[in-house]
Amino acid sequence: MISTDILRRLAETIEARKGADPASSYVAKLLDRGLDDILKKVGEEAVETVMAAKDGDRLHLVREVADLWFHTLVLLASQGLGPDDVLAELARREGISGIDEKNSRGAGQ
Ligand SMILES: N=c1c2ncn([C@@H]3O[C@H](COP(=O)(O)OP(=O)(O)OP(=O)(O)O)[C@@H](O)[C@H]3O)c2ncn1[C@@H]1O[C@H](COP(=O)(O)O)[C@@H](O)[C@H]1O
Repeated sequence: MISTDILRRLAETIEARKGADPASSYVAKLLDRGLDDILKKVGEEAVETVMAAKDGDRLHLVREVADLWFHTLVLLASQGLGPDDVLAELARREGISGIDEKNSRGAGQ
């Protein structure tokens, strides 16, 4: 089974691209272009993910989600964050599942 190690390894590769020659690496090029271009790619990949799901093409969907995850890892790195921050948030929610929903329902009332 493939573990979350792949996310960490990929995040390390992305981190190592900071300051690298943009001509030598896609990640370095994207980081060099800046936040707006990274956000544009995340938006594009999110839309392509939705379209693949609507088409019912499961392989295409997996590939688009991989593109989306990859570009969100670049976004996180650009903000000084990484997959462990998101995994920790998901783990935190595991412990409060159901509670948040009740709280948020109550919050506006
Ligand atoms: N996982 C990926 C990955 N997924 C997608 N892409 C690239 O993301 C780009 C955008 O994909 P699109 O399908 O949107 O293609 P496009 O519309 O032609 O792209 P644009 O030029 O418009 O941005 C393509 O150039 C893909 O090659 C990736 N590029 C790199 N990685 C990983 O990042 C590592 C470091 O990559 P480099 O920085 O290039 O060494 C690699 O070893 C891989 O593990």
